[in-house]
Amino acid sequence: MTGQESKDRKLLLQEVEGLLTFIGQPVLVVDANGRVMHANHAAEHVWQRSLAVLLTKNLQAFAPSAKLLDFVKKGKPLRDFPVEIVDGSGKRLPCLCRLHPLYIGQQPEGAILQFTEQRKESEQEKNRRYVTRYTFADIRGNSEAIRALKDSAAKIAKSDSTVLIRGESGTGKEVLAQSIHDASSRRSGPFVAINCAAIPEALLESELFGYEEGAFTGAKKGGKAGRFELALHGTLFLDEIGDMPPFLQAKLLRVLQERRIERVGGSESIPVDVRLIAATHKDLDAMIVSGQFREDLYYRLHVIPLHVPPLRERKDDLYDLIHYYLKLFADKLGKESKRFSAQALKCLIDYHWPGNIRELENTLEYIVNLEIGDLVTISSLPAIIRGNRTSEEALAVLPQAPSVAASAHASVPPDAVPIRLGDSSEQAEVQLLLQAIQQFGKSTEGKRKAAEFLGISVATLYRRLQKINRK
Ligand SMILES: Nc1ncnc2c1ncn2[C@@H]1O[C@H](COP(=O)(O)OP(=O)(O)OP(=O)(O)O)[C@@H](O)[C@H]1O
Repeated sequence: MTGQESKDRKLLLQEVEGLLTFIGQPVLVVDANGRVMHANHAAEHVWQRSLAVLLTKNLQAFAPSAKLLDFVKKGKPLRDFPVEIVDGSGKRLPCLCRLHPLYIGQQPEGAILQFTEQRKESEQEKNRRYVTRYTFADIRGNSEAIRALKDSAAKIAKSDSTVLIRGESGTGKEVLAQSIHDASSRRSGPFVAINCAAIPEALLESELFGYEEGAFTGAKKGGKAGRFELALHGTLFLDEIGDMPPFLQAKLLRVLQERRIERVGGSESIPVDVRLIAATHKDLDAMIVSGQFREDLYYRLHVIPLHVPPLRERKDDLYDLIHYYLKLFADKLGKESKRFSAQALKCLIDYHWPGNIRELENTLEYIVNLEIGDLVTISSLPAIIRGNRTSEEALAVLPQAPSVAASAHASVPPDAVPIRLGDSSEQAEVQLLLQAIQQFGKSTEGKRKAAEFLGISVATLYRRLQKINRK
C-alpha cells in the first residue's frame, strides 16, 4: 500500500466512524461469525461498555438470537426483523433489527446491524389513536338529502341512544359516526372503531370484550381490554355490523340490555358507559328474513336509524365534491388546479359511482396526479368511467352545437372544450353556458353552481344569459 493509499484508507475509516456516531440507535459491525468489529456511541451507551470491551464480544452476547447469527453467516439482508437485545443492566428490550451484509466477491464477510427499540405505545399515543378526524363541517354537499341527514344527525348527537347508520360502501358512514361523536357530550372521550368484517370471527369476540390472562393459548399476561372498555365514556363504532357472527350477535344483545360486559375467560361483570353507533351496507331486513341477523338485536340497534344516500341519488353534490377534492389534491400534491372539458365533466356526472365518495376521491386523486396539463378531457379519465364512450359519442350528448364542432377544428381533441369560459369563442361560450344551465337547473341555486363551474361570477352569468335571450 502506498503512502497515499494508506492516507486515503485512514480518512475513509474516519468518515465511516463519524457517520456511525450520527446514528442514534445502536449499530454493530460484525464479522461472519458474529464477532464485533466495530460499534457506535449509541451501542456503547445501551450496552454500558466501552468500545474496547465491545470489541471482545460476540453478537450473541447482545442479541441472543441464533436466527440473527444465521442471517449474518449467510449474508442475508434484513429489515425490521424482531429480536430482543439484552441491555447493559440485563433488561430485555424488544427491537427491530436491520442487517446490511458485507460481501467480498461472493463470500459473506460480516454485516452491519442496527437495532431500533420497539417502544410501547404511551397512554398519550393510545388516546391520540381514538380521536376523531371529522366533524359535520367535513360532510360536503348541499343536496336536500345531505342537508336533511346532517340536520337529524346534529339533533340526535347529544343523546346517548344507539344509532344505526345504513348506506352503501364509501358513502361516508364513518365520517357521519365521527361527526356525531364530535358533536356529543362524549367528544372528550375516545371514539373507538371496529370493523366486524375485517377481523376473523375467532378473534372478534376477544377484540370486542377483551380477555383475562390464560383465557386461551397465546393470551397475553395480565389479559387485555377489549374495544368496549377502551371506549369508556366515549363512542364505540361497530362498522359492518351485518357481518357479525350469530353467537356474537347474541352476546352484543345482552350487552346492550345490561350495559355490562364480561371479558373472555373472566367472570367479573364490568359496567360499560359507551354510546354505540353501528353501521352496515347490508340489507338487514332481508338478513332477518333469511335468519342471518337477529331481529331482537336489530330493534336494539335501530333506535335512531340514519341513511346515507348513494352519490348517484344526490348528483347535486358531485359539483361540490369535485371542486373540493380537486383543490385538496392539487394543494396536497403541489400541482396547479385543473379544469374539466364539458364532456369530461358530463362523463363524471353521468357515471353511476358504485364506490360512492371513496371512488370519486380516488378518481380525482388519479386525475390530479396525471401529467396532462390543466385541462382534463375524456381521454384523461379512468377507463372505467370513460366506459365505452368514444369522443364522438361524447360530443353527441351535447346539445347540437355547431360552435363546439367549430372549436374542434384545430389541434385540440374533439372534447377539449374547457368548462371555464375565459378565452373560448363567443359561440362556444354560449354553448357551454346553456349546457351548464341544463346541467345544474334554472333555479337560483342551479345558476350559482353553473357560474362557479364556468369560472364566472353570478352577475356575469345573468348578463350573458340576458344577452343570449335578446338575440
Ligand atoms: N360528505 C362527504 N364529504 C367529503 N368526503 C366524504 C364525505 N363522505 C365521505 N367522504 C370521504 O369518503 C371516504 C369514505 O368515507 P367512509 O369511510 O366514511 O365511508 P363508509 O360508508 O363508512 O364506507 P365503508 O362502508 O366502506 O366502510 C372517506 O375518505 C371520506 O373522507
